[in-house]
Amino acid sequence: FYFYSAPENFNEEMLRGKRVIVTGASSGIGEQMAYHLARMEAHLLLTARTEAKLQKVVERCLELGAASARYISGSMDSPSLPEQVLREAENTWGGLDMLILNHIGQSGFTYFSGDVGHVRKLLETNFVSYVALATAALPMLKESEGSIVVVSSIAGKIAGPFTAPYSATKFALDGFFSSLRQELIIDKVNVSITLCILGYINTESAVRAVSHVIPDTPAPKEECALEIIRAGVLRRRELHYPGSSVGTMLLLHSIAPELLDSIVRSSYRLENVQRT
Ligand SMILES: NC(=O)C1=CN([C@@H]2O[C@H](COP(=O)(O)OP(=O)(O)OC[C@H]3O[C@@H](n4cnc5c(N)ncnc54)[C@H](OP(=O)(O)O)[C@@H]3O)[C@@H](O)[C@H]2O)C=CC1
Ligand SMILES: C[C@H](CCC(=O)O)[C@H]1CC[C@H]2[C@@H]3C(=O)C[C@@H]4C[C@H](O)CC[C@]4(C)[C@H]3CC[C@]12C
Repeated sequence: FYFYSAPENFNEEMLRGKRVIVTGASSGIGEQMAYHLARMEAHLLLTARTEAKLQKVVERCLELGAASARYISGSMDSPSLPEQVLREAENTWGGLDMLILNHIGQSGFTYFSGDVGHVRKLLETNFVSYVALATAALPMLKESEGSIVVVSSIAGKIAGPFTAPYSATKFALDGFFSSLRQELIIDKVNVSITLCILGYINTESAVRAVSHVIPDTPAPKEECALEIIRAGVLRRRELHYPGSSVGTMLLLHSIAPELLDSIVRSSYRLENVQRT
């Protein structure tokens, strides 16, 4: 317990000069994490597919005070990209303090269409690439006693309708990284793994995908991004954000799962769900 006890208080100076990789940093929560980390004067390596967007995010990070900022563009369904990203970190920084795994491939909010190819590809992007990135990063993280932060979803703990392939990829992350965390502890390797269980957040892509079906007000991406960084730095096992809605759903799921399922179904505007 003593060996793994985390610092209690978060202080933005804890990130000054730290070497951080953020995936999926061209938009949404990943972009906001990059801006927070830049203000905190971290060194940043950002990834996503769209080079033009990454260039703009890197420029903004430098304006905000990042110790350094660079990017690598490419799709995480390519098996060579994870190694390439970690090689870049090793060559430019000679080490790594924090790996934030955040990217996701495109998936709709609709009935499962039967497209097994889509499930396979999404597993590659949302799950296998996370495993490959963490595997390539572990030697450097062991050296620095660093942190892996895995951005997941309430859909990776409780399966609601219209997210079958996406939800499967997020459940897989919990299985893999929660098992790996146990192994690191058994081996007395001081690398923390933080699994972030997020509810509905107001990123453009999420609002576009679900606002016609889910009437709830999404939580702010800026605050969400800061909470993810804080949980990683404090070496928390899990983050639940927003705490009230995610906490309530997890509690209800553990005591009355069928009741929760029926509440979820009845809260959706089912008539607006398009079949593909
Ligand atoms: N927003 C929400 O309501 C919730 C979000 N989450 C989680 O938060 C994280 C961020 O979500 P959010 O910010 O909403 O997502 P966004 O869609 O805003 O961002 C996704 C990022 O991933 C990148 N990306 C997309 N496809 C690929 C690919 N094939 N290879 C590499 N990068 C790719 C995108 O950039 P580009 O297109 O340039 O590649 C972008 O930078 C995800 O892990 C998501 O599961 C969890 C629960 C709720
Ligand atoms: C509605 C869900 C939770 C209940 C609530 O009202 O709080 C949302 C919680 C997680 C969301 C999904 C998610 O994890 C991100 C996906 C991102 C994609 O770009 C499309 C949308 C999501 C499937 C999103 C949909 C709403 C939630 C299931």
